[in-house]
Formats: sequence, C-alpha cells, structure tokens
Amino acid sequence: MIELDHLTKKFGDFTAVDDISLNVEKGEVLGFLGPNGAGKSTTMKMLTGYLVPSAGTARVCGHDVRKSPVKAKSHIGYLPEGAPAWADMTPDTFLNFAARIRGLSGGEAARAISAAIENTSLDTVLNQPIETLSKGFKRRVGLAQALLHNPDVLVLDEPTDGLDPNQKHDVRELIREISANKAIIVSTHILEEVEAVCSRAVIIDQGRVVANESPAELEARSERHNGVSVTVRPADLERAKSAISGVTGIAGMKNEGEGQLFITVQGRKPVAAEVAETLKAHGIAPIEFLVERGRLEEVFRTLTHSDTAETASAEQNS
Ligand SMILES: Nc1ncnc2c1ncn2[C@@H]1O[C@H](COP(=O)(O)OP(=O)(O)OP(=O)(O)O)[C@@H](O)[C@H]1O
Repeated sequence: MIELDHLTKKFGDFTAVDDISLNVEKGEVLGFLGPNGAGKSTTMKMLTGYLVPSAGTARVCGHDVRKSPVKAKSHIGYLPEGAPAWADMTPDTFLNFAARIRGLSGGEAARAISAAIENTSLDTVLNQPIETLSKGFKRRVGLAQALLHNPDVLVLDEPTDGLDPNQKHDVRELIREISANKAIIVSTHILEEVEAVCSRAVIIDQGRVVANESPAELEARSERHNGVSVTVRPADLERAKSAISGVTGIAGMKNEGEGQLFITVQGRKPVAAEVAETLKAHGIAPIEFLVERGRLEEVFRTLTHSDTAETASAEQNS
C-alpha cells in the first residue's frame, strides 16, 4: 500500500533523505526511527505530497504521489509533526471543516466526525478554541483529523508526543485496533512504542536506512539478547559466580542482602536452561531469574550516529 522507491531529498547541497526504498503492506504498522535530523519528517512529507522529492517516487495504493496527488491523498490520513491546526477554531469546527475538505457531508460526515471524536476522546473539549488546548489534546485533534475519512494509509509523525502515559496507552491501543485493514507508518523516538505497536521497524540515520526488520529481530542484535539476570542471596553470590560459566559481571546489590549476576554467553545463544540447571545442582535458589530479550536502545545506539542517538535514549527514559 505504501511504496517508496529510491526516495531522495536534497536541500541545496545537503542530502536529508538519501535513496530510501521500502514498502508497507496492509496490516503492517511500521515504526520509523532515527535520531533528530535523520530525515523521518522529510520522508513523511514526501510520502504525503507536502514536499517534492529530488529523486525517486512515493506511491500510495498504487498512485504516484506526484503524478496523481488527489487520488493518492484521498487514501492518506496524515498527522504532521507538531499537529498544526487553525488556532482559533474549536475541535468541532475544525473537524467539520476537515470533513468537508475530505468530501464528506450530511449523515456520512456526522458519523465520521463522531467516530473520530470517540476514538480520540475529544468530547470534553469540542467547543474550546484549539489554541487554548493542552499539547496532548492538540495532538489528539490532529489524530482525529487524520482518521476522519477512514484512510487506507496512515502516516503519523510522533503521534504520542506530548501525551500523558494514559493517553499514550490509548493511542497505541487505537493504532493496534485499526491496523488490520490499514498500512501505518509511525515515526517515534520512543523505543518502547516500537515494541508496543509496530510489526516492523525501519531505522534511518543521516537519511539512509540502516535497519529494516521486526522488533524481535532488532532485539536479537543486542549484546544482551538471551542473557540471563539472576538475583541471589549474598551467601550464595561467590558460589553462583564460580559455578556459572560466562558471568559478565555483578550488577551490584539490588536490595540489601541480595546480589545480581548478569550472565551472557558468546554468540547470544540461549543459556537460561543451563544456568537454571547449574544453580539447582549447587543448591542455589535464585530470588529472581530473568531472560533478556535484548535492548532496542543499545541496538539503536550501535546503528545510528552517536551524537544524535543521545536524544532517543533520553526520550525513552522520560
Ligand atoms: N526545508 C528545509 N531546508 C533545509 N534543511 C531542512 C529542511 N527541512 C529539513 N531540513 C534538514 O533535513 C534534515 C532532516 O530533517 P527531518 O525534520 O526530516 O528530521 P527528523 O528525522 O524528522 O528529525 P526529528 O526527530 O528532530 O523530528 C535535518 O538536518 C533538517 O535540518
């Protein structure tokens, strides 16, 4: 449903998007990741027809965005960066206006608007000027506008930016619920969002694709993948350390009276069963036993330019 083919954008001598090719099929939620300035918004603007590519093509449901912009855009719902909207309109007037632009009228428009309001929980602020709304509500107005015409393709630029944890949860649930019949691209800095809603993740760095795989495959690249964290009593710590092969460190005392071991094995092979057997054979009952899936943050840092990668980890932890 979304096809980017050698998409490139230059601003003067600077290449912001450098030969990006990727497809998103119906039912997929693609996480679009990258440090600040990697080219995510520029790619989304070309996909939605707001910027003209310097080279390459973007197609939506078979329509070239440049050659058939009206047809292509009729299939797209777009939440731009910052969710701009007319400040002096209320959500109610803005959504009615957006429905008219989308060619909806009468009962069809009323049903579309009320579904969008319900999906984004906007009912309490419908008649308040948008400029007076909180950042989270402004974002939800933008999301409601993007969903209005039930588009086949959704392009969401940081949809949970500015939302509180409950609202973030609701928006992720909504994306999951509607994803079966749509192709969705979600740009985000929040790596936990990728695990929560995305079936695939593309990481871009300095305008180029550096990874295009499932969240599980990305996690499997982590040094910690298949590692085991074991918490034991202090009396057991030395014995556990010498009995288990491949101990990479003791991560300090978790609680008073406990030690934590983190165990990894070269090649990221599964070691949990072996470690459990060893502990049992030595009569050590672990207080906690966790198998690591891997850390997306670590993989992200490895794959992207280190100066700008700081941002992603900081935002993930915020
Ligand atoms: N109109 C423009 N003129 C010149 N440079 C631009 C323009 N728009 C974007 N850029 C540059 O292109 C690069 C990519 O910007 P873009 O906004 O696509 O990044 P991003 O990945 O969305 O970043 P962020 O995570 O901060 O939103 C940046 O270096 C940006 O400064």
